[in-house]
Amino acid sequence: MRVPEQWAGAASTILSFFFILDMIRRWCPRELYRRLTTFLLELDRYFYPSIRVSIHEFTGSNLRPHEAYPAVEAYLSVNSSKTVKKLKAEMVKDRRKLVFTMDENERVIDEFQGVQMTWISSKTRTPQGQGGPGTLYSGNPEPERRHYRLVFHKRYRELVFGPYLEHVIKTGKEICQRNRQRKLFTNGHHRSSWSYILFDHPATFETLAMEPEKKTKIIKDLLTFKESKDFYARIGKAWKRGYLLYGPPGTGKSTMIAAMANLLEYDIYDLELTSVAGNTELRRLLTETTGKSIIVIEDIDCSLDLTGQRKKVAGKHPPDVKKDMGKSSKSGDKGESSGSGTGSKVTLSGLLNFIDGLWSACCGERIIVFTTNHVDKLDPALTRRGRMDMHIKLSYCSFEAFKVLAKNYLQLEDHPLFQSIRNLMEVTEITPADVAESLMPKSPDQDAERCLRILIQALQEAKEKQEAEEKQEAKKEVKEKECDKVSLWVLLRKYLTPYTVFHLDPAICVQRE
Ligand SMILES: Nc1ncnc2c1ncn2[C@@H]1O[C@H](COP(=O)(O)OP(=O)(O)OP(=O)(O)O)[C@@H](O)[C@H]1O
Ligand SMILES: [Mg+2]
Repeated sequence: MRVPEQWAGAASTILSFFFILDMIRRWCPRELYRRLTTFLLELDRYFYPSIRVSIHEFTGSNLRPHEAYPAVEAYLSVNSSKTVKKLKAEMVKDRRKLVFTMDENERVIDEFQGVQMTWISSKTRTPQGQGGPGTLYSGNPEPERRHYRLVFHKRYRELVFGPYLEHVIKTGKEICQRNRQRKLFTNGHHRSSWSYILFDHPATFETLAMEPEKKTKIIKDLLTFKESKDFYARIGKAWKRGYLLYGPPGTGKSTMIAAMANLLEYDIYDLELTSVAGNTELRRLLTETTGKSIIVIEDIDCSLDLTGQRKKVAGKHPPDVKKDMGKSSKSGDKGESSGSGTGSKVTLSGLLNFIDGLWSACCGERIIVFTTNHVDKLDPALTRRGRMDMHIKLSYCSFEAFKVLAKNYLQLEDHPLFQSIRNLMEVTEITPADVAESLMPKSPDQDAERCLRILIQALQEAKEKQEAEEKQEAKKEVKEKECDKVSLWVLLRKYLTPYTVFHLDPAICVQRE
C-alpha cells in the first residue's frame, strides 16, 4: 500500500471510532455507559500508568503567584543547565549572576532515590480578561501562563507526594533565597496594585551614623525577629513586628529602612497611603504582599488625617467608638470618613486593622515601619506596643555618629580637628544629613582636612543660629510673662478699688498707665 492510501485508511478508522463512540453515548443506557467509561479509564491506566502533577505560575481566582512555582523553577535550573537544549538566561542577585531555566516544551529528567521523574515545561494561553486590574501582575501584558508538569509512574506515588516534592520545594527555596533579587514595591501614582523595581540601596547598619549601643540593640532585635518563627507560633502571635522611626528631617529614618532590608534580605513595600482608595483596597494590597518583607509608611502624620480621629469620635459618643470603628472596617468603604482632602478614604480603623487585624497575619515574616517627624501628633492607638513594638528615635548628630560618617566619607578614624568638632557637637544641633553634606568632597582635589574645616564652619553657623533663636525665645518668654502681669492688672482693676491696687503693686500701675 502507498503512503496516501495508508493515511486515508487511518483517517477513516478514527472517524469510525468517533462515530461509534457518539452512537454509544446517545443510545447506550446511562449505567452501562458509566461502566464502560470506567473500564476505558482503567484500560488507559494499565497501558499508561503515569501520574501527572501540574504546578502553575499563578493560582486561585485572583491569580496570585503560586509559591511553589519559583521553587520548582529554581530546583530544575540546576539540572536544566546540564541537559536541556533550549534555555532561558536570567540575571539574578543584584545583576551579578546568570541563572538558566528551561524554555517552553523542554523536558528534564531528575533522579531521586534511584527513581526517574520527568519534568516538562509548558505554556497555556489565558482566557480574555485575566491578568487585568486586581491581580498582582496586572501590569504584565503576557497573555500566556507557564506551568511545570511532573510525570512519574504510579507505583512511586507515595515517594513523590511525600519525600520527593518536599525535597524539591525545600531545595528550590534555598536556591531562590541564594539567588534572590530584592524588590522595592510601590502602589504610588494611584495604581491599585503593586509595581516594583529592583532594590539596590547601598545603606547598611555599618554605614548608618548612630550611637553604637543603640545600633547593636536594633540589629539584635531584627535578627532575633528573623529567627523567631517557632517562637511566634508557640506564643500564638502573627510573625510580624512594628517599628516606629521618629525624629527631625535628615536624621536617617529612610536610610535605616534600607539598612534593615539589607540586613534581613527582605523586600520593601513602600505604601503610599494617599493613593489607596479605601480600607478594602488597603486590605487587598496587604494580602498581595509576600513574606520576608518590610512594609513602609513614610511620614505617617502627613499621609492622611489619621491623627486623633479616634479622639474626636470618642469625644462625641465614647461608648460607640469601637462599634463605629468595627463597622467602618467591616462594611468595606461605605461610610468611611475621608482623609485630609487627599481623595483617599482610608480610616484610622482601617489602618489599625491593616497592622494587626486578622488579615495582617496572612503571610508571616513581615516588618511594618512607620516614619514621622512629629511623633506627638500620632494617635496613641497607632503607636502602642503590639502595633509599633519598637520606638526608635533618630536624633541630631552625636560625636559617635559623626565618627561613622567620617569613616564612610573620608576614611578617617581620627584627626586633630576631631576634638573641635566634638566640642561644637556637644552644644549644637546638626542633622547627620547636614554633616554628610559637609563631608562630601566637592572636587577631586578636596582633601579630608578641607572637608572637616567645612564641617566646623557649618557647625559654627548652626551654633550661632541656635544661639540667636534661643535669645529670641528668651525675649518672647519675658514678653509673655509681662503680658501675664498686665492681664492680672486689668483683672484686678476691674474688681478692686484703685486704692487697693496702688498698694498691691505700684510698679504694675506705672507700667500700665
Ligand atoms: N544616620 C545617618 N547615617 C548615615 N547617613 C545619614 C544619616 N542620616 C541622614 N543621612 C544622610 O542624609 C540623607 C537623608 O537622610 P534620610 O532620607 O534617611 O533622612 P530622613 O530622616 O528619612 O528624613 P525625612 O524625615 O526628611 O524623610 C541620606 O541620603 C544620607 O546620606
Ligand atoms: Mg525619609
